[in-house]
Amino acid sequence: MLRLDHLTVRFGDRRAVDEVSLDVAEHETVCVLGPSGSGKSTLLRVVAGLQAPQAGRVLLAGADLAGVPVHRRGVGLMFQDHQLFPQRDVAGNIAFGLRMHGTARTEAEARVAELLDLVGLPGAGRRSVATLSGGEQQRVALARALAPRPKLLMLDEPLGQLDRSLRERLTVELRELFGRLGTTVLAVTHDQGEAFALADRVIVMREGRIAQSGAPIEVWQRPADAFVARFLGFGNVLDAADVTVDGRVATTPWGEVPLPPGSPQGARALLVRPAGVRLTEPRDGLPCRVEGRTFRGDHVLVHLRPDRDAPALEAACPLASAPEPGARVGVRFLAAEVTALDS
Ligand SMILES: Nc1ncnc2c1ncn2[C@@H]1O[C@H](COP(=O)(O)OP(=O)(O)OP(=O)(O)O)[C@@H](O)[C@H]1O
Repeated sequence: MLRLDHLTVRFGDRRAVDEVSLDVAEHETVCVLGPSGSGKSTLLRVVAGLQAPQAGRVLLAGADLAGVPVHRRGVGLMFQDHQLFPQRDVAGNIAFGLRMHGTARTEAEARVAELLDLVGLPGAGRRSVATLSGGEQQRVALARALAPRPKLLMLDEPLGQLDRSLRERLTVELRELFGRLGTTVLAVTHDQGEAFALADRVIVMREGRIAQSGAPIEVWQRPADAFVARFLGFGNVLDAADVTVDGRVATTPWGEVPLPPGSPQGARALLVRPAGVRLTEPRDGLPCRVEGRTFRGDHVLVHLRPDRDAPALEAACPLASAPEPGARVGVRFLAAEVTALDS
């Protein structure tokens, strides 16, 4: 449905988007993730027609969009900076795009009613948008974006300003809705939870390039490199320069770390999930001191400082048995929770 072909956007000397190629299939939901400044919004703005690329092409359903203005692209936008019109009521906001496309009034009214049902606000057409809650406003913005039946729906931090529990609920609703409508979606978010819950595929960007593209579970289980692993929030990550894998053992600053069979060999970045850091007696394994603890609901993340000159470690411990700060422990690693990264 959407094809980006070697897209480049420069601001002065800086490449905000650097030769990005990406295909989004019909009915697919793709979420673009990445740190601040990695080029996510710029990528979306190019597809929307709000920003012209210096090089490369955007194709939607096979048609090159070069020179096609925003409102003729067949894309629906739900952007943070595309707020609702406060002087129009809910129905007026949703019908806005339909009017621009010359839809007749009665047809537009029927479509507005249909969309209000769809986003869970039946009968709210005459309400002033100023009287809506944040979550209700997001639903109206979504209905407005969907109204002209866009080929592609684009979301930029769609739920960014909402509180956590509402965001989680709306994420589930959106996924269900997109599945039901068969919408093709390209979304940008800095919230990993949102991306992983919403997407069929996630794209992690770094400095204008795609660092990894894959199904959420794939990216989660097998980050492409140390950058992606750290971006996902993993703490126990070593760069390839500090690791040598030989057979089922990695030689690391933490000592020898066991690996699952079939691991890639040689100099490899290494990820040890917190569940793979087992605490034992101080004389057993790598000696460490407990520096602190973070409560994570069903477990405690224990922060460890090795006695030897090696990076800090994080261990996931049951609530009942997490050691106190200052305690001395030994660390052993579980091969099943250790991953040698491919690149
Ligand atoms: N209009 C502009 N003029 C100059 N530089 C820009 C402009 N828009 C973006 N940039 C720069 O391009 C780079 C990518 O910006 P972009 O907004 O796409 O990143 P982002 O990943 O969406 O970040 P965030 O998560 O903070 O929104 C940044 O270095 C930014 O400063």
